Amino acid sequence: MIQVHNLYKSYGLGKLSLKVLRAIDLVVDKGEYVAIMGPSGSGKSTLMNILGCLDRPTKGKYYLKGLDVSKMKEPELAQIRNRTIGFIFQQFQLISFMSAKKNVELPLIYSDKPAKEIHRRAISSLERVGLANYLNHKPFELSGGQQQRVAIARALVNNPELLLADEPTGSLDTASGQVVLDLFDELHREGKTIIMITHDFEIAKRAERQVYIRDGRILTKEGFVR
Ligand SMILES: Nc1ncnc2c1ncn2[C@@H]1O[C@H](COP(=O)(O)OP(=O)(O)OP(=O)(O)O)[C@@H](O)[C@H]1O
Repeated sequence: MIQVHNLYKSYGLGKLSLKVLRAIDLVVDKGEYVAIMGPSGSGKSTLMNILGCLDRPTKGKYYLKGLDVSKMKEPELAQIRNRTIGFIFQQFQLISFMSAKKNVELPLIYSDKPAKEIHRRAISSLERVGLANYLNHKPFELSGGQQQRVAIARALVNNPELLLADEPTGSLDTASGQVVLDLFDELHREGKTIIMITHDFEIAKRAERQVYIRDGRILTKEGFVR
């Protein structure tokens, strides 16, 4: 599903350049559930943004489903983000004045699907996360855990193969976090590829594999890759 080879990301800060990711090699197979761990500032979100085609590497290769992402132009990247990837963020990123159903419909509004089909998919996605009775609730009428489940329903509405979650339980109490993690387990069993950022070891253990990043490099049992 994902092949990253010798990837670098730097940010220009005046005359200086800050190397945030260095010599990253990462392969994630279809259907894998991977946790990306590391201290604050180690480059986890930067890597996630690149994997999610929201940002580009400075150097190196990134193949998503065998396609060379670095060669793609913005419209193509937007299509991949919309169809292949579902995003889940720590702060849910829901539109506050829209109902749960309208929020979940958002990824479909530029599709050529008829309105009826869009409604049907949004409802089915909200049912999938256990929120069939909350279709018309606005985010402020929902608990944090329910809001995150709306965000997961939105991420699932296009049936993406890959789910990218950045600290998905970071804003939740333990019980609501467990509901979200149970949902990830189910989605993993259903064959979704999941990559989740967390700095919590207990949460990372829920994934099949843990990848550690420190100072922009992947840490292996043998030490840094290079
Ligand atoms: N747009 C940017 N311009 C300059 N520096 C940036 C930019 N984005 C991130 N950085 C820097 O890159 C480094 C890695 O940031 P990143 O957000 O990827 O870390 P992280 O591991 O996700 O941290 P956290 O766990 O705190 O979210 C940090 O030093 C950060 O200040």
